[in-house]
Amino acid sequence: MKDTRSSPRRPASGSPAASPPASEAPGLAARRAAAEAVLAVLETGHPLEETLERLTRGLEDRDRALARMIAATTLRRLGSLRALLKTLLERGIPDKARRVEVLILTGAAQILFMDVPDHAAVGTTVTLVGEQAATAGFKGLANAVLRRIAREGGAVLPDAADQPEWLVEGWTAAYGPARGEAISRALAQEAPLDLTARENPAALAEKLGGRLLPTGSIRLVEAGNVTALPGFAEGEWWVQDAAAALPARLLRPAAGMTIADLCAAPGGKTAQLAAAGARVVAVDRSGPRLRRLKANLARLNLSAEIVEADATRLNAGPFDGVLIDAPCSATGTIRRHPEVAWTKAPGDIASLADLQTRLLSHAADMVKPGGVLVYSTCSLEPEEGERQVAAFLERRPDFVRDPVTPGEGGIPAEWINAEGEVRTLPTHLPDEDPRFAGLDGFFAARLRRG
Ligand SMILES: C[S@@+](CC[C@H](N)C(=O)[O-])C[C@H]1O[C@@H](n2cnc3c(N)ncnc32)[C@H](O)[C@@H]1O
Repeated sequence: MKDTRSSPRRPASGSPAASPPASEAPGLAARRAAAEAVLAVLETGHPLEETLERLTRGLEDRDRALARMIAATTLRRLGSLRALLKTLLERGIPDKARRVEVLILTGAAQILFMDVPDHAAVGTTVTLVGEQAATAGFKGLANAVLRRIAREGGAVLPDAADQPEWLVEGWTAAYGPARGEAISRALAQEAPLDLTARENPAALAEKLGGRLLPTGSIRLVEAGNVTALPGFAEGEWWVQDAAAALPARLLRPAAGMTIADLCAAPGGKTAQLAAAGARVVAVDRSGPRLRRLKANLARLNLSAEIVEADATRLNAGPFDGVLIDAPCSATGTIRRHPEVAWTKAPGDIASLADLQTRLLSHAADMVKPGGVLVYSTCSLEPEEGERQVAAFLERRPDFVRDPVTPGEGGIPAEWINAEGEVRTLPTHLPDEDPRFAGLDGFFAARLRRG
């Protein structure tokens, strides 16, 4: 029942993690950082990676990895861990002791889902509960709860979803009860590492000992430090989920085409378009994210014209192709970013859908007659995908769908809906070995201007 994957971090307002005192128990600083990261993510809504980066500064690589694993596992399984605490603690934990609750959750995550000795998980958690005067009074409680979890193992886990109810209900409504539940379960698994090759994916798969997927992505598991993998420094590949690699391919990029990538940073899709020989105008409104795009393209020895602008106001084109990889709730990426499930609220979907509508309406005018518009999101929510495109086609009769056909670019029929749009789910690409299974949830539609 132990799940050997994960990630972590801490509060926006907190101070940076200090190096642990020499006398501290091994792994204590990592566990402290993990709990602080979970607490911070839940309180501030900031991304886990960023929070962890700050909270694990000064720790050794091994401790950073442990902190990441504990925090990510806790967030990935938060629904069932919270349900478990509820069954074990009739009176709950007072609000003023949120830190205690999070520490117990991180301890439980280690016991139930990680390859950590139970005594280490219990001992370090109790030490962390005891180290602040405000929480020290809960040491006995933490000890009793975690010992019981260690004694009873996975059998204590209630049958509860790992994501908030409103999200699971939405997936059930959109995809049916059985699939909605399967999506929820699949999202609680850690994702494999997928790469896109600058050229010759088959050769790269062989070089890295990875699996070549039908769509041309290369899948690895337990890759460790990605920057140490062969070909990273030489710019032979970049990290990109197999589903995220599909939208750019729908444009059929080739030399001689000019394509605008309107929400481009950090540049995964820009790199695909440029590697295919297209002239690319990469637009994003975020300067810092464009700096990452620039660095990524430099490593890959690829080029694009970079424009910092709000794509809802930009005057440019017309282009042979326009890609809108729109900002979205990112619920399709919960396997990789487990905090997304807990930092988004229903109102976020409505406001993102409004921005997506404006992006689509404005971008449409940048497409040449006869040119192609690809709209994509890494969201499982139909409001950000299917419904967005249906409403756009109502407003713009000069556009029609250019349906994706099964087999195109290796895309199986199961990933294409009745309208010829790509709809991938975390339940797709099943595998006997769960470490190789799944895809990010993505939506992509190809539209042609008449
Ligand atoms: C889903 S991410 C894009 C990922 C990117 N296409 C890739 O493959 O690496 C969405 C991007 O849209 C950008 N964005 C959000 N609103 C925008 C706007 N109004 N104009 C331009 N870019 C915007 C964000 O800064 C973010 O970088």
